[in-house]
Amino acid sequence: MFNATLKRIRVQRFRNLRDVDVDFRSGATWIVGANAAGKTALLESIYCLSRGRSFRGRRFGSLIERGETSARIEGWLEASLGDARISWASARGEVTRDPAQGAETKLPVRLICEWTHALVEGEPSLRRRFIDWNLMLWDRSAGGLFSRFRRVASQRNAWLRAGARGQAVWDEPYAVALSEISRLRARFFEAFAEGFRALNAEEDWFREIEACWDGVIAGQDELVSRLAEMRPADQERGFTYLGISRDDFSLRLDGNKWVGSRGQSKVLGCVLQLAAEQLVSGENGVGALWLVDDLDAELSPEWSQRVVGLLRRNGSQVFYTALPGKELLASCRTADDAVFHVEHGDLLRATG
Ligand SMILES: Nc1ncnc2c1ncn2[C@@H]1O[C@H](COP(=O)(O)OP(=O)(O)OP(=O)(O)O)[C@@H](O)[C@H]1O
Repeated sequence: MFNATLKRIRVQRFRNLRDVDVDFRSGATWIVGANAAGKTALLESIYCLSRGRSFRGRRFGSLIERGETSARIEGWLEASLGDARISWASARGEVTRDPAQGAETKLPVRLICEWTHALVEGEPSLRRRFIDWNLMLWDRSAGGLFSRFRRVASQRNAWLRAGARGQAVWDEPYAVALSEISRLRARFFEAFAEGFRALNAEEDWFREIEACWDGVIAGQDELVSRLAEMRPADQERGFTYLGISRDDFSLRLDGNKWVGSRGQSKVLGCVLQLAAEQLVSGENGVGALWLVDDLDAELSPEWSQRVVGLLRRNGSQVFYTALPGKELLASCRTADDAVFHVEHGDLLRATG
């Protein structure tokens, strides 16, 4: 398996990072700085480079440095098919990426942050997004299937809004795509849950907790007749109610939904990410780069150490943020790790 590596990044006019140009190496890198120094902004820039968008919502304001009109990020990678350069730029509300597609597969990134616990205790839509994102890396045909579903859905919805006259020609392709997506998700989840079980058993943290699929798999014929039944109501609302947003999964203990503390949910969220990574990278041969923001925010030093230990075992490139003088750095950093200090948006490699 090949671990994607970001060898160099140049970040310009992105949040408080005016002009950062640094070389990185594989393994662990610690980004250390006081509050508001720009640690998360650096992680965010790496995430943008891969995914094209930030992991922080709109309430965090513009990614472009205040007073400026454009931002740019360039990354030089060691990718599975050789060295590559990818870039992201934002100007006048437009985002451009080079290559236009494929950055996410050249440099897949995984994030552990203050919202990781929400993967366990948050809305179903978060878990669906997690499953679908991993599914698309696991099975390259999945992207095409989702596009086909969206195309057919918009055609069926347009037909509903136009009065649903004539033959219901979209019902069958809609049912076929919907059923294929549910099946593919369930198939992915089966392999994923197996990996999750193995990881939990090995670590002995939450040995008894199981990941269970709460999705609905309906056959095409059944879906076609349900679409016909629901057609008058669909016509009234102007869209098809039966969609791909019904699937979910839950963590169960002795058959009941597991409810834990915020810290336990965060650790389990990390284990879910690790299980997905093992499955996906085992299939496509590319290991992700990890961004770990503020790991110890809800975790005791022991639990932080265990998460860091699991990430080290993967051999991936990992960027951790840490406040100076906190236990996380003292207890988890090793002599081989690289350390950068961030101050007012400037990055400096620590010596020694
Ligand atoms: N568009 C922007 N232009 C300029 N500065 C910005 C912009 N957006 C955010 N900032 C500022 O960038 C600074 C760095 O924020 P960041 O979240 O990266 O800090 P941090 O080092 O992760 O801090 P903490 O340890 O408190 O989480 C903050 O002062 C923030 O107000």
